[in-house]
Amino acid sequence: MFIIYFPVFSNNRAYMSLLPLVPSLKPFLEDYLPRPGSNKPFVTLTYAQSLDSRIAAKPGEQTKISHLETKTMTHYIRSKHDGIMVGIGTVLADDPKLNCRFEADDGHISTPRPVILDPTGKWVYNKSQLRSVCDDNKGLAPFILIDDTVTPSNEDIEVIEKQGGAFVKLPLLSSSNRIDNWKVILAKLFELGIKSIMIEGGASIINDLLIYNEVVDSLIITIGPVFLGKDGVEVSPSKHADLIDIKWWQGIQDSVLCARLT
Ligand SMILES: NC(=O)C1=CN([C@@H]2O[C@H](COP(=O)(O)OP(=O)(O)OC[C@H]3O[C@@H](n4cnc5c(N)ncnc54)[C@H](O)[C@@H]3O)[C@@H](O)[C@H]2O)C=CC1
Ligand SMILES: Nc1nc(O)c(N)c(N[C@@H]2O[C@H](COP(=O)(O)O)[C@@H](O)[C@H]2O)n1
Repeated sequence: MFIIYFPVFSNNRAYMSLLPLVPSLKPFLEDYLPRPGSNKPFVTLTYAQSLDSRIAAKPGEQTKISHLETKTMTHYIRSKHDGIMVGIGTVLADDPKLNCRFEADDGHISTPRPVILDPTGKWVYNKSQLRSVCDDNKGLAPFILIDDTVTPSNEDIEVIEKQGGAFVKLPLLSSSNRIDNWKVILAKLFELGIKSIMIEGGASIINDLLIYNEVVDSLIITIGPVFLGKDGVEVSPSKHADLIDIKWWQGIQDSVLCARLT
């Protein structure tokens, strides 16, 4: 069978349509998706890794690990969250779109708010793909979390505020331990109306959160059948982490693990 993908061009940027969601994924994921009723955002930690626990082939390099059917799953998961977070290392490596391209049965697309953790203010938003995505009305403008001491450029402040995003100042560089920042970050996001957040990475954030079970409510890992080798960006927490409520799904190429941290 041949499947043809129709790119939709807007301002010379392509938005590829996704494969349909494999029906068995909805019931498989159901218990691991956000539930209302807490006083902190529901946190889903989700990423794609190789068999040797790498999430990119080299530092600073974007690497496709997910098959197209698990890519659709990722967009389905995005549609179930108010926010989607990545660290500045990921933004600089991937220049991501961080929108949702999954259409619900009624044609509605529910797009999460991108949240970028950039304590030292390294990102030049104006030149990013995300800025173009927002200009094209294909996604929401980001909340960029910066340290209290950082002053963004006037150009970036102007564009972001016009698009409906914001720079959010927090005491991120004064704590002695990065893990301590998570409570501050999540409390602020909750106050900003983000009741559920999907954290996609990168490695430094994943490695911290895998041993921080108070923060993470669900873990959804796509495993692609590839070895990315020793030069790859490794996911491996600094200490032993046990999982409970474990479920596996197997697709054409990838396997998906859903679990919770103990
Ligand atoms: N395969 C996948 O699913 C994914 C792969 N990636 C890959 O991961 C790589 C990037 O990973 P990393 O370099 O580790 O960068 P990262 O995206 O984890 O960002 C790290 C930076 O975020 C900030 N940060 C992290 N935790 C913080 C905290 N608690 N408080 C304050 N600031 C904090 C710091 O500035 C830190 O240097 C890229 O190659 C990217 O392609 C990223 C996301 C998903
Ligand atoms: N699910 C998944 N599979 C892969 O193979 C990946 N490389 C990633 N990376 C994450 O997706 C972001 C790119 O998203 P856009 O398509 O540009 O919206 C990237 O920044 C990583 O967080 N994810």
